[in-house]
Amino acid sequence: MRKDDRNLYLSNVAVEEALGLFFQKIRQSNELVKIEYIEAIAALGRVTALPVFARLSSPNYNASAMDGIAVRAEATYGASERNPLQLKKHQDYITVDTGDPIFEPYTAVIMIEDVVEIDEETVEIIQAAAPWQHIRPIGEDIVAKEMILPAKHRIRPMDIGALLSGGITEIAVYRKPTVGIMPTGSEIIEPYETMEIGKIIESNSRIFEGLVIELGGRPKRYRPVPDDYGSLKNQILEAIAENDILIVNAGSSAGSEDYTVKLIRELGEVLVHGIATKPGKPTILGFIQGKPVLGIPGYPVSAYFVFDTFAKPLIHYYLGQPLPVRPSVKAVLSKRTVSSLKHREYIQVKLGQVEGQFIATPLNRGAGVTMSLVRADGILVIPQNSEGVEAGEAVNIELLKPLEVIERTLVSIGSHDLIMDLIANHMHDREDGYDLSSAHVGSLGGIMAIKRGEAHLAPIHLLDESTGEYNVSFVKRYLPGGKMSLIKGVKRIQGFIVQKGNPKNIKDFTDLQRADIQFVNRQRGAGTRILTDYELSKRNIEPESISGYDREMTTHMAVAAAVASGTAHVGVGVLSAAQALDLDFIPIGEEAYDFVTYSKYLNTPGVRTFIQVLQSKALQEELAVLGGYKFEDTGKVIEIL
Ligand SMILES: Nc1nc2c(c(=O)[nH]1)N[C@H]1C(S)=C(S)[C@@H](COP(=O)(O)OP(=O)(O)OC[C@H]3O[C@@H](n4cnc5c(N)ncnc54)[C@H](O)[C@@H]3O)O[C@H]1N2
Ligand code: MOO
Repeated sequence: MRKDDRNLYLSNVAVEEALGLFFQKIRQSNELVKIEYIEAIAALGRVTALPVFARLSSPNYNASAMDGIAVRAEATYGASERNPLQLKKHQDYITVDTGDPIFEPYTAVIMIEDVVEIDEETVEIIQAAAPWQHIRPIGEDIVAKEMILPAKHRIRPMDIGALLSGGITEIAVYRKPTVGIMPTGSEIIEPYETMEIGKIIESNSRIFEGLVIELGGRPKRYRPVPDDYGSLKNQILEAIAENDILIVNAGSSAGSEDYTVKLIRELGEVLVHGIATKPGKPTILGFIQGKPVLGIPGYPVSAYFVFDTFAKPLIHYYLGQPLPVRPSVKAVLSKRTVSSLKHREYIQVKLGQVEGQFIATPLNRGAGVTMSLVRADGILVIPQNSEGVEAGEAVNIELLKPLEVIERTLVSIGSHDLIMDLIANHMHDREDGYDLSSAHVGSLGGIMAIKRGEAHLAPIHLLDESTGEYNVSFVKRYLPGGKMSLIKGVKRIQGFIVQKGNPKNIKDFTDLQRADIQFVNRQRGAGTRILTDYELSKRNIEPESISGYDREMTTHMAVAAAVASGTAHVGVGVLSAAQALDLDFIPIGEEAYDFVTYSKYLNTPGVRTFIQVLQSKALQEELAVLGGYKFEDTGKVIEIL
């Protein structure tokens, strides 16, 4: 391949500038935004293009507001308890029900409860009626010609009620823009196709479809198009004819088969290729046949943020809607987060409320990590001219979830175990559902988070090498002052995670020194790392003698994944992680996986729920199926003095 076959030179246009250029061109066209007439009864969620004025008044006649009798008000004057007044049917009154029309000469309604029936033709009252009492006058609700809804109003259920009451059956709304969604890439397969190495299950277009529907547009998804110039060109031409907006997903970057930018240029014009944002740098903004075309990068997280930044305002524009501002909260950042001066960065965060303060913990920043989109509570935007944010700094977090959900979240930061996912599920499943957010930073990292007030509890498994005892001495040392408690968790079996059948015949720590063995380690501060280092030092094994000792993973599953993928032969971890990836496991010992918390939190609903779930039979049965766990004093609380 020649170098100039690639689109090597991406620009670095600031987000505002790119939006400005894009929308300037959009606004120049009068033909993009279209109006249509639809039935009022089918207008939910649509946006009015013109103000709507009532055709009829409501009520359309003077109507009785109560069941009772209609009278001439002046004929009742003087009635009192001491001086009851008798009225004659058809002469002084008629019987009416709620909603009945009230005609001349009647000018008031008396409720049936306030009327004493003397005989079939006669009633008695003991209070005069005020003129127009209990009568809903014409137009009490809506007066004909009155405006029911202004233009650019998104129609809610009650709006439909008012439209119909005002005699409106048809209204002008903005036509839903159709958004063509074209996944591309020869490696992309549909979900039901057979998975092979090198294939990727198509998912971005389904995220886009959902987002377009949520925003009020109409998605039209195309089957994945292979990286073939001719096929892509034909599909783009077909899609541009069929849609108002076109999204071409992936192939936006500088790869040898990234044709999107060439094609948009050939068929129309490219305004911007390369935006100063991360993720999302290789974004393309262009036009074909006067219609906007977005080239959105393939990585799912990039895809989401580029959609949010450019496609969302575009759809709002077609619907005559201003861009809604996401609600936000002030929070304290729990981890130092660096960013480049070259771009604006979107960082997904978990939020938790600890003692009234929101704490934001950044999630994995990988552009391919879809699960961060699932887990995120909010977004931290680091502007282009900033080098990042220090731990402990106040930040503004745009919310992705309702505040009530975040307030009912127990924040756990510390060591990782699958048990945390199971507990989270049970906590969520309860009628008084609570969320459990767990960040995995290792046991010592968890203790530090508790110390800084960023978490409610920290799962730890720390071996005291001098006593052989777990956890208690670490809490005493790092969190002194007698304010802490340890909630006993489970005993778990640690071991070597090795490939199926243990082809390298690994039996003991001394095997890790062999030249043919590639090891994968856990990060410093992780309980498993302390255990590993303890076992190595007991045998006088130098870390330098182990190939891969410096390769650090932050979870058991990541260690297992490294072994499963063949990039390592062995790592230390728990049985469940080995089993999850169908690997073999050689036990090396048992450890105590407990939870440290401030004693004052023991009676908060979140921690109480946590302990109840921990002690539940359902959880213990699930763990028994997984294997590798023992229950001893599970859920018992030990005050650390
Ligand atoms: N030399 C350079 N390489 C890359 C650059 C760069 O500037 N110079 N940019 C990187 C960045 S940043 C991104 S983002 C990606 C964007 O790549 P493309 O838009 O060309 O997308 P692909 O390479 O085709 O795909 C990337 C990746 O995305 C996943 N993917 C793609 N389509 C789908 C889909 N429909 N559903 C789910 N997942 C999808 C898939 O994992 C692909 O592997 O380029 C970097 N490279
Ligand atoms: O800009 Mo790419 O979008 O991060 O991974």
